[in-house]
Amino acid sequence: MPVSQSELTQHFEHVLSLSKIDDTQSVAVLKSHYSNGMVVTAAMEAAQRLGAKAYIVELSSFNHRTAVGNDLTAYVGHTALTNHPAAQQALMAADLVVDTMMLLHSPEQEAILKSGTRILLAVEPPEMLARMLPTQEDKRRVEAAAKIFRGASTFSVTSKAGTNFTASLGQYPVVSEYGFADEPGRWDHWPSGFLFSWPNEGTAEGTIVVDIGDILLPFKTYVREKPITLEIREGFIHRIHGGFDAEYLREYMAHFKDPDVYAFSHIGWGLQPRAQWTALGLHDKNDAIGMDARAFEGNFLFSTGPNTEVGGPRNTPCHMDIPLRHCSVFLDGVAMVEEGKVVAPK
Ligand SMILES: O=c1ccc(O)c[nH]1
Ligand SMILES: [Fe+2]
Repeated sequence: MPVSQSELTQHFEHVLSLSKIDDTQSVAVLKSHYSNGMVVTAAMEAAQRLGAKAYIVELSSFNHRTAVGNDLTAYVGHTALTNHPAAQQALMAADLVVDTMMLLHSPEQEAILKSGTRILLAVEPPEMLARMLPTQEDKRRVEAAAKIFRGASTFSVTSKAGTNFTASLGQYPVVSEYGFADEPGRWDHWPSGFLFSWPNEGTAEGTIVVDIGDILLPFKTYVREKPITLEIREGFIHRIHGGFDAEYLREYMAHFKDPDVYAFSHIGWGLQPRAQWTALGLHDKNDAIGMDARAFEGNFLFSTGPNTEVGGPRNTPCHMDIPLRHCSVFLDGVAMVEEGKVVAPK
């Protein structure tokens, strides 16, 4: 269902005011030729309506020959901002950057955040932005869960399909995503509504079964034929087996010829009630990066590859986000999610 420019601008005004934009602030809209023009216009108009000093930083696009497909999360870390100090300065000068081109998982994003500049990623289409408009209640729920997560030392996941996974926590921070960037140096993503951390190096262990109906991003496919079984030891995936989907995943990851692609990236769970597991099946592959799948309430989301987002050593470009249904997620043995239903915190 198409969203009009004026409705989208109103939504941006809501999200930028949640992000504490007012007449004391400057807003840089980062774009490239593939950015959604309606989103860029809405961000600029809304920032000015709130009295902020708004400007656009346009970068040429960046394509690496190893990248396969168009999804913005498939090949991460190296962007048009890499080795571009002048543009980075222009962005660090702003109080808030609205990123419509995807800097996520890049060292440059970390440098901009460290300067105190806030970043709000917004690359989904207008109807997804509208459907998952963030609220202060989203922030309360996600932060309440993050508080428990920050105090936990073990993360474990089980499922009837056969998942039995554990990891130690504490080496890396917990990242919450609630859809607006309201604190100095904060990165957030609209739409979102989930939280995650990274396993301590070398501690991810066990088996993960990607069952029928679970989702593979950036492929934007639902596993349909046979479950995929991942065998994990000392923080890395050592075996991927099952049917066609397993073969496809093996082939795709092998293409990068980089052992770090088998490492674990972020692990966490979804808390967005307005995100739908079904949404991905109703969009073409290039419509969106698929935030419904990452954020739907009660998912267990794990990912592979980079940990640059938290200053880790792995800058591998291959990033898989794999949200599972019907899992139970425990922190220090206390259930946060039971078979796909969020049970804590209240
Ligand atoms: O919001 C996001 C999107 C992609 C990702 O890998 C993490 N968080
Ligand atoms: Fe991810």
